[in-house]
Amino acid sequence: MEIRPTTDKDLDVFVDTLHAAFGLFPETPVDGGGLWWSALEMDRCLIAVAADGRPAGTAATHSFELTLPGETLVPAPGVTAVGVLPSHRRQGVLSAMMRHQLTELRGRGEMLSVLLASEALIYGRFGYGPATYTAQLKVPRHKAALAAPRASGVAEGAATGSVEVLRRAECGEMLEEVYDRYRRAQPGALSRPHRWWALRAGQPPISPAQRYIAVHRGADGVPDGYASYSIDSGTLTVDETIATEDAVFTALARFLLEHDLVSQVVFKHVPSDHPLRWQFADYRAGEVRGDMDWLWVRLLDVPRALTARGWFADGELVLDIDDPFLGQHDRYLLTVRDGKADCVPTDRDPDLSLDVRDLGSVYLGGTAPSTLARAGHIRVHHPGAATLADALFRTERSPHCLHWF
Ligand SMILES: CC(=O)SCCNC(=O)CCNC(=O)[C@H](O)C(C)(C)COP(=O)(O)OP(=O)(O)OC[C@H]1O[C@@H](n2cnc3c(N)ncnc32)[C@H](O)[C@@H]1OP(=O)(O)O
Repeated sequence: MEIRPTTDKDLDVFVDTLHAAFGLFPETPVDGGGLWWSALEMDRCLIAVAADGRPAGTAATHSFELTLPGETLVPAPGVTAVGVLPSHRRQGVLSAMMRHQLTELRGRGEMLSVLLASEALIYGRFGYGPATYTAQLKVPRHKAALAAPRASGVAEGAATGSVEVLRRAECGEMLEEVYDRYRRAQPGALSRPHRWWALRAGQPPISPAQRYIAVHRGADGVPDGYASYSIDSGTLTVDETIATEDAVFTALARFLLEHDLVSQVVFKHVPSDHPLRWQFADYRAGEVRGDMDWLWVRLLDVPRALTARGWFADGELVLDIDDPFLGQHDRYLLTVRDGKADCVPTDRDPDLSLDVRDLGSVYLGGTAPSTLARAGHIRVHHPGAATLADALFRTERSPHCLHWF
């Protein structure tokens, strides 16, 4: 099995092989919009070639930026378009592509990579762990009244803003600009490169699908949030609510929840601990459904990754980290002071022993180390180590990613 990089000339064979792996037929573009694969970067794609010279598998990465806790932005190759022909499965083709890809990414100096998994059983063995989660919030309109904030001095919603409804086609570059401001402050969020918007490659509201867009503007008239939605049979479905501040999210949610001729509103992508649930007068108004993993993280350079993110409590931890797929075993002393970490090799006795996939899961603060210790995946060497690890890895807000790729 040979794994080779692709060139621009390989787009058709790459797309055909990938679709055959999923048992699908490539669609044709509609309404001038690109299909999702038009955003592929052909110098970041791989084809696995079988002994008979025919393509057997595909894999690729997109060039994204990931927002870490502490609002640090780092390059994050987003692994995508992974597929192996049904005739060639379970013969190690994916394993060979993953080895090739991870070695190449590491050789290029990447500190981590990310992906969305089609099945949760596939990627743990390659060192990826689920790191952000997303859910749907279903709200029957008759229960949707919001309570006034109880803290004194907190204004109700974005008091001085306005909401206007546009059609997707009328939005120009506004969605791209607002999304970009939002993602820089949201841990776990990915950039959406300009080519995605320009090609209209992706899911709504990037894609050419028809949508209404509720645009929120601040008192100065500058857009600071939007919600992309459609209505069908009395259900208003929100693809995404992008807000640069909590009060803007509240104002958009209020607007959507007050829509006429709608019996329920489904917010498709929210963290399951989103404050909106606490804003309903009736705590049971928001029903969380489809709570699932979204972004999976794989650390490739542990010291660089740990020192890149921001930290919100001081302390010291010795982490003993096993990376069986890449054949590495390292022990590091992580020292956090005043929001910054130092991470150096050490011989000291470990506080925690863990697999690199579990480090990926706790890295963005979306999974508590104590949860993985209780599940039997992280070994805690003395009482108090899990509590300290929880305090160190915790972040002010849950990481969340809603970009699909
Ligand atoms: C980021 C993304 O693009 S997600 C999209 C992933 N692609 C798909 O879901 C498309 C449909 N599926 C496929 O194309 C293939 O089945 C793949 C890519 C998931 C797996 O490819 P394969 O070449 O069969 O994997 P490979 O032979 O290297 O398997 C490696 C190991 O993973 C296991 N494995 C692979 N796929 C799965 C799975 N879907 N569920 C459970 N175990 C799996 C294998 O059993 C094997 O285990 P072993 O080492 O203990 O024997």
